[in-house]
Amino acid sequence: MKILVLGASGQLGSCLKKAGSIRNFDGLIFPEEAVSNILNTEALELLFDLEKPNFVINCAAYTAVDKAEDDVDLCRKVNKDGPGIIAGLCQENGATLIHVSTDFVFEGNTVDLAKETDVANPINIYGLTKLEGEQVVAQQLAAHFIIRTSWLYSEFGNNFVKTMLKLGADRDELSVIADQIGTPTYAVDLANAILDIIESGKTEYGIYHYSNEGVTSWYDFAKGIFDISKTEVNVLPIPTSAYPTRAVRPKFSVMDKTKYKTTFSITIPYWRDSLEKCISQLE
Ligand SMILES: NC(=O)C1=CN([C@@H]2O[C@H](COP(=O)(O)OP(=O)(O)OC[C@H]3O[C@@H](n4cnc5c(N)ncnc54)[C@H](OP(=O)(O)O)[C@@H]3O)[C@@H](O)[C@H]2O)C=CC1
Ligand SMILES: Cc1cn([C@H]2C[C@H](O)[C@@H](COP(=O)(O)OP(=O)(O)O[C@H]3O[C@@H](C)C(=O)[C@@H](O)[C@H]3O)O2)c(=O)[nH]c1=O
Repeated sequence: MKILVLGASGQLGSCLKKAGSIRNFDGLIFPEEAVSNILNTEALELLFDLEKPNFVINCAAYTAVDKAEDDVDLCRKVNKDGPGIIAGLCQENGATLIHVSTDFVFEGNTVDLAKETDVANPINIYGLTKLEGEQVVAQQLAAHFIIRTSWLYSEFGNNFVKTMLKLGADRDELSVIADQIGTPTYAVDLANAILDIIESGKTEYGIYHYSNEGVTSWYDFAKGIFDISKTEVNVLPIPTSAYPTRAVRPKFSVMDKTKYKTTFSITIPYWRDSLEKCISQLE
């Protein structure tokens, strides 16, 4: 079994390396960036010819949500055109694609848990281009798993947990949005969930939602981070209107994970338990 990981140097790619090595998972391939630009068709063709993967995990993405609003062309290339190229090569080479997407495909204006079958209606460029990427993958390749996840963090790369710990080390007080609700996901848990899909051998292709268990706000998440790391910071809950950002974010983007849990018979860790694990890795 050969599993080619694209976007290997990012947060999720790093977590796949970690999870794969802890589990002694056979066949994972993490190519150098120079030979795995997902916008370079010839380079990817060479990589597919060389490695002949059975599975491809696409972790490559344009993830700077605010910057995307002013960098639409590049964001769309990476989040839509790149996945299209990868899906086409998987189709030609008989590989299954595991493509990662986001809760930000949802508008988030209701408090119902979002199901895989719900209509997506993104409200920012990042979410829109990620949805376009999902659609291109589904159109070109039957053998695909699209995993929508949310609020990823880990000991690797840039994320909300590391930002809070950095800010908390310098400041006595921080204001954090309390009226955007979602679920954090430890990227190591997601990496394991992806490996579990591969290991299961199941072929019920399509979209799956995966985050940690539970529901929280960015404010409560920040409180949890400081509580667990025993950092003394006064966290003030603020409304979205008090923290203007270039991109609009969904108010409520909690996803229903029933399909993942029943298809793969796997239990998912509660967000705070996983946060403790991550913070223990950072200390
Ligand atoms: N981070 C989050 O909170 C969430 C992420 N997701 C999704 O999860 C997936 C993984 O995200 P995460 O690991 O956090 O993101 P990162 O931004 O940490 O990693 C993305 C990686 O993609 C690479 N990349 C960008 N453009 C290209 C390209 N043309 N060719 C090859 N690689 C490229 C980046 O390289 P470089 O840094 O050099 O540009 C980076 O290493 C993405 O699909 C994202 O949309 C979903 C929900 C939440
Ligand atoms: C730093 C900071 C952020 N915030 C708010 C802004 C925002 O609403 C929220 C999170 O901010 P961030 O910029 O870290 O996170 P953001 O980039 O919005 O996170 C999103 O990234 C993409 C890639 C996804 O796919 C989403 O699931 C989600 O994880 O916290 C505060 O309220 N106070 C602060 O001091």
